[in-house]
Amino acid sequence: MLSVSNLNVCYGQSEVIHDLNFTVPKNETLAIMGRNGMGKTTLFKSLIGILPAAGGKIEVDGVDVTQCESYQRVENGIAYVPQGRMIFPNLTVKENIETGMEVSKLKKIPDDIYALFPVLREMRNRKGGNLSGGQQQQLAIARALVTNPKVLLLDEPTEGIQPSIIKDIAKILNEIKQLRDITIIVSEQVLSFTMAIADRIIVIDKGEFIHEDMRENVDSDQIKKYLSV
Ligand SMILES: Nc1ncnc2c1ncn2[C@@H]1O[C@H](COP(=O)(O)OP(=O)(O)OP(=O)(O)O)[C@@H](O)[C@H]1O
Repeated sequence: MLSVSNLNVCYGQSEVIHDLNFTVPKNETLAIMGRNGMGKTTLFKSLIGILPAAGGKIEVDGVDVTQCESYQRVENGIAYVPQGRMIFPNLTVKENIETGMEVSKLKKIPDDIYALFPVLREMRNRKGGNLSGGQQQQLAIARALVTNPKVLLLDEPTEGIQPSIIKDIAKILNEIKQLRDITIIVSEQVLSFTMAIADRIIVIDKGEFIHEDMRENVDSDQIKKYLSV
């Protein structure tokens, strides 16, 4: 479970995230949706500790991680799949996954990871840089999962990925939710994708939450309006 209270995040004097409050329980997938520049990446970077909080509190299962470095947040159960995936292009697929295993002390890539991502088993000796965008996204998710997270953050996982592969990513995220006791939070602009995975959708606008709905109550036209310029 992730709990965020009164979170503020700034770049210098400029406050970009304003007093956000939200809680995401175990076994829930939350989508935070918003147009470019509305603060999604800034929020995610502050959750994983790349950017400091200017105020407020971030808790994982009741543990306050607000002052922790990123690696300590990973140890406390937060995993992060950054926008643009940021895999290591010169390491093999296997080596990329292994970079996530130090925290969980796993000796060997677990079979359930390759069961979720069969293409990564096939390509385990290829350089990460030679994979397609969709395969790199799968690799970034696998690398995050081997840390055994309680909370999985994915920043715009569909960006730059073709529609047929977006469906595969949705399927994988739904499988992960079924297989593990986990909280999943995605930032997104693609509504069809969030409708396929999310239990709840929140809209962020200029660093504030302006709308929230459980998936079954979502009015797609209204959300699309928020997402259009
Ligand atoms: N390094 C920075 N220094 C100053 N301002 C920044 C910096 N990075 C982002 N911003 C500003 O913070 C605001 C939120 O940006 P952010 O990247 O978090 O938005 P986003 O919703 O993730 O958008 P995108 O979908 O384009 O990634 C924007 O006004 C942006 O210009």
